[in-house]
Amino acid sequence: MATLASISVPAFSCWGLEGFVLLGLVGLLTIAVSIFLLSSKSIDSQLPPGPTAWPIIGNLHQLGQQNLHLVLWAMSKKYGPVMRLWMGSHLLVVVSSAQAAAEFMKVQDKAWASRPPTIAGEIFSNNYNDIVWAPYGNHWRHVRKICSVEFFSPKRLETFRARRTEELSLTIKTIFQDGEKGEVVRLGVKLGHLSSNTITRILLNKRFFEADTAGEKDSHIFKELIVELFTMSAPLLIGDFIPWLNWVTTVSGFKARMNKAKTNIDSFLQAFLEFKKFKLMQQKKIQKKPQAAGSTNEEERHADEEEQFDPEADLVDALMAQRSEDGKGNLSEDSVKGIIQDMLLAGTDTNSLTVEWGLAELLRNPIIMTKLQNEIDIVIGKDRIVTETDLPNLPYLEAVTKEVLRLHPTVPLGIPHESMQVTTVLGFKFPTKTRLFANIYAIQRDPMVWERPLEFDPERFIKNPEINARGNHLQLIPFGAGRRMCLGMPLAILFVPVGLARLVHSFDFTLPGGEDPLKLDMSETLGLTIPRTHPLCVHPKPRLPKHLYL
Ligand code: HEM
Repeated sequence: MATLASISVPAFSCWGLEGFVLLGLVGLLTIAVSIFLLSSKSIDSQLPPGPTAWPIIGNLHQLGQQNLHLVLWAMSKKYGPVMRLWMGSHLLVVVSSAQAAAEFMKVQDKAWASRPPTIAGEIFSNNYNDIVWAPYGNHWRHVRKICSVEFFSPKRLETFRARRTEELSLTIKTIFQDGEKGEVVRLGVKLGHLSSNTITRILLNKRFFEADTAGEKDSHIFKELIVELFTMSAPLLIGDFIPWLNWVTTVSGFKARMNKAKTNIDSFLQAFLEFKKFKLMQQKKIQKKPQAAGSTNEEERHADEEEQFDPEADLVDALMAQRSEDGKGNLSEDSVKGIIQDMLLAGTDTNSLTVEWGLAELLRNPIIMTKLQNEIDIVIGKDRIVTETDLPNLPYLEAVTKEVLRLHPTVPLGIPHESMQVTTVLGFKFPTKTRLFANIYAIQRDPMVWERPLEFDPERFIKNPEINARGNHLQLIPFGAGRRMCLGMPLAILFVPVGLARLVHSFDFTLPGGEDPLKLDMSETLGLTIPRTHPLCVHPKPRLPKHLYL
């Protein structure tokens, strides 16, 4: 199966032929009006500079079929680190320097902490009942706090550590076994499965993406649902920018497909919640009326078996036990399902692609690879595996991880923010509902801040160990910064370094066909995140005693 990352999602794929034909017509019909509208838009001298906007479509035609972060980066070199664009009828500000990002995401963070409504967001978030798409407000604050405590607090992360280690060990084992057979290991696919399983083991206490669960019926269905969810929630739709062209999304059949994908995943998750509710009910019964020794009550025995089958709690259990934000009842099932979807969408490819890019960089930089392997060999030795608790003792690994996150931020434009009031930033005045993109990719490659910015050089973080990726230093914000910063960061900063460390401690890698690693293709393709154009394939050579793999 393809990894989720390999789903190709051009910036405006959903427009399709009909969208472009339509735009062409609109363009022709309105060309006369354009001069008038152009002047009316450009008179707003309080906005930052930006390319000339066309009527109706604004600058949409300039964004093309390339990766949006690259197009916007190129534009910012001409128009500056605070740039204005018109996305149809919506004003967008793009920030491309650390200094400007600090003003928007730190100093005036609260004013910019909402999300713009989108067609995909509305459909897939159960009407904004989730975290990622939810506008700033009570609901978002409430569910974000619940997840911070129940999912990402140090205590919870520790609770689920054994599951993470188990999943990673399983992946290392399958790499070892494939290697023993002399097979090429499709590492990108394996890491994608690892990341998905890590999340679903925490969310639902269930693994869906491993080879050994492929026979399970629901595993297969769930995989397909998730792939569809990724495909459908990615594209930018014309109706998101030109509201009166919303019907194009309907006529093209895309909206129907989105609704179908939503209904399917919703039914799957609902069935899961029903199962959980049944279990909870049974547990309550047992607590109320302890079973007498030797009882033959079928119902109680069944519940007992369920309890033994699934002894560990998961995030869904925790979510179902939470109160709603008004305290009047339980958290709604729509919210629980919305949160599960968020975690799957936001927390799978982001993690796995970062490890895949990291390993590719290490392969292209053998001196850095050797230095990292040496550090791990000295600190850990060769008679045990690396664990999360070793991380504080591996400073070079930390520097490598930061450098991977700098050069390969897998959410390169973050997730769009929206202003909730009129704001003045760096002397520019923005109306309410201005959209904001922080071009993380551009900021982290800014030559004004980073020496030799395109070079993979972890030493920069050995020299400046105080620079971290936790939103404190705006030149390094792979997880964003401020109130809407990535909620899953505490998990990602465990998953990425431990994943990298286990791989390079366990194996030396060569490339299929004797390909020279120095010439490894590092091109990026279009996606929800930034996948590699050519997912990484390797031949692994074990470095540790056999029993550590099995
Ligand atoms: C290397 C891995 C990851 C990267 C680079 C990353 C990056 C990001 C970025 C840039 C944002 C947008 C921040 C903003 O709007 O300013 C974000 C938001 C988010 N991320 Fe991550 N992320 C990663 C892993 C994860 C994981 C593992 C999870 C969960 C399991 C997760 C859950 C979320 C959620 C829920 C949000 C939305 C937060 C909100 O709107 O309040 N992320 N992430």
